[in-house]
Amino acid sequence: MDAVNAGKKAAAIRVVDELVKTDQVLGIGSGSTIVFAVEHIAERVKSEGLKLTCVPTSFQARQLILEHGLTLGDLENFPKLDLAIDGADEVDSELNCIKGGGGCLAQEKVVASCAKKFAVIADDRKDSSHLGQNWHKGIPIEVLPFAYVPVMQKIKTTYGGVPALRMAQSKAGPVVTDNGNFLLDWKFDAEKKWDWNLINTELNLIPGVVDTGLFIHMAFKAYFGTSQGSVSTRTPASNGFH
Ligand SMILES: O=C[C@H](O)[C@H](O)[C@H](O)COP(=O)(O)O
Repeated sequence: MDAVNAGKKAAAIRVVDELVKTDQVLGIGSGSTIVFAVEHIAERVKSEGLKLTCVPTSFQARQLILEHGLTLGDLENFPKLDLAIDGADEVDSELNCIKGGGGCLAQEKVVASCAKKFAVIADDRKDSSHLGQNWHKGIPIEVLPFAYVPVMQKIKTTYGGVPALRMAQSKAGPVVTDNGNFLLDWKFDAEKKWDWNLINTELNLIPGVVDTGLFIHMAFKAYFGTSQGSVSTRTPASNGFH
């Protein structure tokens, strides 16, 4: 296993051991880090007989839950979750996150908002003092397909930077999300001090925006794994490592 995956795995194992308990309804995030968490959840279900219901945040998460023989739930039957676990592309000192690098964000945010606790897991490359320090691909923004040009223009006029339509790698044309929408990646000036709570609210008010990859004041704890397998955790209140 390479160094980055070792960090992801260490963070995933730690969060599952620390926070997952029997009889919980769990939100399962998307991306590469969550794969290690689902593997470990499945191991604990087998070895300890934990009774869990797992609510997915994407097509990928749904497949993961099914492949590992876990119990699949949805928000219609389980609108309140005990815990949601998800990866992130970047986490700042207050645990504000950029998400959506893998094309999933809107369902992730809804599921996280329904959980009593939202925990973030990542390798330690994602740990930043401010957003944009280590993540240079911009803020993902999900938009209705027919509105992508006016939304890009409004973002550029209001905030500057470069918004771009995300193009697919193994398909001609744009990335299409699990919700049938397009994604913009807004590269912003990372030197500037941004009020991300305000920016997130304003972006969400642009007609045609479905949601943004800014997860502001949502996470209660972040777990960062290193290539050596150690894990540091951080809460917004503590603002320091344990
Ligand atoms: O779109 C994808 C999700 O927001 C992921 O949780 C995020 O991109 C982090 O992914 P990974 O665990 O692969 O770094």
